[in-house]
Amino acid sequence: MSQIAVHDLYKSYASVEVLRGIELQVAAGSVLALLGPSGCGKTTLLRLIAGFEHVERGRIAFGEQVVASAARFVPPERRSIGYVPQEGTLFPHLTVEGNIRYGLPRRGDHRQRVQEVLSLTGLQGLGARYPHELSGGQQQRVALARALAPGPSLVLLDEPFNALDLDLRRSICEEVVGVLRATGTTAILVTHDPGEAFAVSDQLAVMQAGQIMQCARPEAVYWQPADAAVARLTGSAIFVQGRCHAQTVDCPLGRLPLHDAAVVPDGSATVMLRPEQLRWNTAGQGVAARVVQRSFRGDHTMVGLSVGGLRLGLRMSSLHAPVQGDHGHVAVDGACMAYAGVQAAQAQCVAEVAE
Ligand SMILES: Nc1ncnc2c1ncn2[C@@H]1O[C@H](COP(=O)(O)OP(=O)(O)OP(=O)(O)O)[C@@H](O)[C@H]1O
Repeated sequence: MSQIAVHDLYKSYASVEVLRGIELQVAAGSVLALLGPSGCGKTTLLRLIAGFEHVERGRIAFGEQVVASAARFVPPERRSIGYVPQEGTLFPHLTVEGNIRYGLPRRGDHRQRVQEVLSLTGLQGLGARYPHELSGGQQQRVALARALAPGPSLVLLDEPFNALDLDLRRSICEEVVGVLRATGTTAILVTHDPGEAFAVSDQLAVMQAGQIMQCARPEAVYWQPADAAVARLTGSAIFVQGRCHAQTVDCPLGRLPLHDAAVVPDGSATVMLRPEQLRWNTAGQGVAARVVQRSFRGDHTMVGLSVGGLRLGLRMSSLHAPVQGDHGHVAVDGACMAYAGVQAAQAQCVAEVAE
């Protein structure tokens, strides 16, 4: 049974619809990542689940219990939720222990519980420090420890690692999710970093303009995005025009097989490939190509190819990248996605590879 079930959820601010018919299921003990561009409604959805905002239409249930609907509202303190907000929310005048104790009931001796969550979050020995005496990553771990201290059944993390640089952010995020998994806590992580979302989630929900565009396993979202917008939001993508026939597509890169998930009628279609599916070779595999541009970037080289009337940019190992003027072939590995017709957003971009 899903621990969290969100059904047909709507929310407006000053008559502007911010959430529009959200459907979401989160299994008990699993981690769901909520990925989407700024302003698409991610925080609003978390705040409704936490009970910081009222639902306008639809409902949110925890197990069998409806906690929010137009007619019902269970206050946040009775939802057993830990909330880890964006950075900068520790009390600066309280020590680490003081911050953690803040999330626990006033009465009782919580020393043992505080030590438990300190050790769970790798903060042993730092309990007497003040927030300004900690690194950014340690501060975020304190925020997690504070959220975990009361033993919540659900933890909501709202882009808690934003202030950290990319490498640290990803490693702290993996550590934090490791702690959540070790305690069997269900979690929803808001992020706008696809890499972070892929690395830590069981299910990935992609949001845009107040709607969930797709919710599935990370690999499924990456390789079989529901539409071109989801493909772009989840990584680099190449779009070319083609014609579909019997689960194959003819396009400037050859006749390619389609994923089973590509439910598209025969006829004109927009084809989506991930750049790593393209393989430059001099063994004659695939379609003929010529190197028209080369840009050395240190750990990789961007190679501009002219292939079948298209210009494609490929990221290649600097050790093996061909040089300008070289002739070779481009083969496509694996199946691709296709979407019916020429999608407006793709009309003027015949092919592109974002870095
Ligand atoms: N209290 C509010 N009053 C009015 N408008 C709001 C309020 N809270 C959010 N909004 C608007 O709702 C939309 C969604 O905001 P939200 O914070 O949920 O987006 P988000 O996806 O979390 O963005 P970000 O990634 O930038 O944090 C935005 O257009 C925002 O301006």
